[in-house]
Amino acid sequence: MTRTGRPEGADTLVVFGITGDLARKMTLRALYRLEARGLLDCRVIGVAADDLTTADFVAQARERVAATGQRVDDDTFRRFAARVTYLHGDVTDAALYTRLSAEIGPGHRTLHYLEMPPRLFGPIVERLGAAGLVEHARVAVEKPFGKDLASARALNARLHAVLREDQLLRVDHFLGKEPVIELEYLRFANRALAGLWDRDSVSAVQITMAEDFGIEGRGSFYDPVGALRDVVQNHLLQVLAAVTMDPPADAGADSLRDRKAEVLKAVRAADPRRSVRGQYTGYRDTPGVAAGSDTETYIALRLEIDNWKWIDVPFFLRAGKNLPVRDTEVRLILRRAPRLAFLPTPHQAEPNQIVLRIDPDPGVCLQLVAQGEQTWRPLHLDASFVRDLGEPPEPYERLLHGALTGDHSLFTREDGVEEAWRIVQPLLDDPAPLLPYAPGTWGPAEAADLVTGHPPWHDPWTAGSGAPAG
Ligand SMILES: NC(=O)C1=CN([C@@H]2O[C@H](COP(=O)(O)OP(=O)(O)OC[C@H]3O[C@@H](n4cnc5c(N)ncnc54)[C@H](OP(=O)(O)O)[C@@H]3O)[C@@H](O)[C@H]2O)C=CC1
Ligand SMILES: O=C1O[C@H](COP(=O)(O)O)[C@@H](O)[C@H](O)[C@H]1O
Repeated sequence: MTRTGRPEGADTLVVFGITGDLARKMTLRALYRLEARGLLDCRVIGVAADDLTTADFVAQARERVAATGQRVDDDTFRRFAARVTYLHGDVTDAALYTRLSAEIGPGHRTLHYLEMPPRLFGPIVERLGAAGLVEHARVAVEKPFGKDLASARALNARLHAVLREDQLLRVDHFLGKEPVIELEYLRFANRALAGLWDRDSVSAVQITMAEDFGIEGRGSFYDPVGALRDVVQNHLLQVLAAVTMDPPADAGADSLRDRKAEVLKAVRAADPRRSVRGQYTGYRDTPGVAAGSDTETYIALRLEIDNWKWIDVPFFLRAGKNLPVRDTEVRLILRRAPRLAFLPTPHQAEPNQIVLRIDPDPGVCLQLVAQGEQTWRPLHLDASFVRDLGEPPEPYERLLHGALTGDHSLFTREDGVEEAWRIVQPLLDDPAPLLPYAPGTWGPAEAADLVTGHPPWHDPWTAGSGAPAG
């Protein structure tokens, strides 16, 4: 589950924001699952504003774990509950840290996990520092890390005034997803893929993150953010880095992050004229969304990488809410075979494609062509990771375990985050016009123009079928 060369594991986990939405949906379930697998080896101190006793909180936690659909075993939950203490208070109040310090006690290795409103990341870290709670500690901060390049730099500077980079873990849950981690192994351990993975064989790359639901219930979070900040600057650029980086020199987390930062540095800043922004009709009626909101719920963009391996290969990224399916995939479109006189039809076959599906049902598919009845027929060689490799840990299980054990390879580094903001900054400064699209469609029709001269957007490879949807 982890790479080598890690520092000592934490013996105390402090979760700031343990009564919040993320904890309700992900953190408590992940901690329970780690307990069930014998991988939780620390005390858990939950901090939040709600005035609850530890017993109240434990009862609430059990209900919340069960509400995620997780079967709760009595013995496992009892073991988990025995680790937990709940501390209520205001995180902007220094007195809370005095109580926290007494609760932790001297000589412990602590992981402080901040799943809090991001405006509180700086103040909490400063108060932890002032209370002497960062020595021998690591701090994990949830997304978003800034809202643009300037604010990300300012946040890095503020956190670094208290913490060294090796104490800081920036969460991007896509780095906890098995297929994203698997990319490194698939690409570099398989000659069959490694030999095709560059501009000589690849003509274009499409990265799609399609979601078949809107932002119901999250309007006030989403409206100041939009699709570009919500999933492109972080998740999709991390995926792009994993798809295009050179092989890390060794198993150390910094070697991996060096390679990712290196390739992100080579990505040209995005050109607003090569982007399409959309908003699904009905978005503005969502509670929490500003009247007349100009926030995009869909974005498509073209990126270019200025290095020997990828020059002239366009990378087309698109992400949207209320699209026809939920599917996140990377599609490498290979160069065409030449026309050959003996082939069945005079027109050319569809180029070969390598598809890595991230969600749902992660897997990899190689799309070839065959001939049948004197015409071209697509042929899919597909593998499901779950079917062939077994059920992996869930992303938050992996991330929490990685944070506790100090596995930095699962977290983003300062340079990678700032490069990602640099790449998208022109789209924030000078956004493309906002175009409407109907829910259940593939976004504004204008997104098709973005890929002119290259293979059109491909409908995703649908779960279980082995065949593309469209
Ligand atoms: N929700 C989600 O699906 C996801 C969230 N995230 C990130 O996780 C972080 C938390 O988000 P989310 O859980 O949705 O937020 P919520 O608003 O649901 O929860 C915030 C938590 O912070 C506590 N809190 C807020 N202010 C104070 C304060 N002054 N003193 C003490 N406690 C305080 C709240 O306590 P109380 O409830 O007791 O008031 C609550 O436990 C954010 O960075 C978000 O971007 C990331 C991915 C997904
Ligand atoms: O960070 C976020 O990710 C989710 C999608 O994550 P997934 O693991 O369910 O694919 C996205 O829906 C959300 O808007 C965004 O904030």
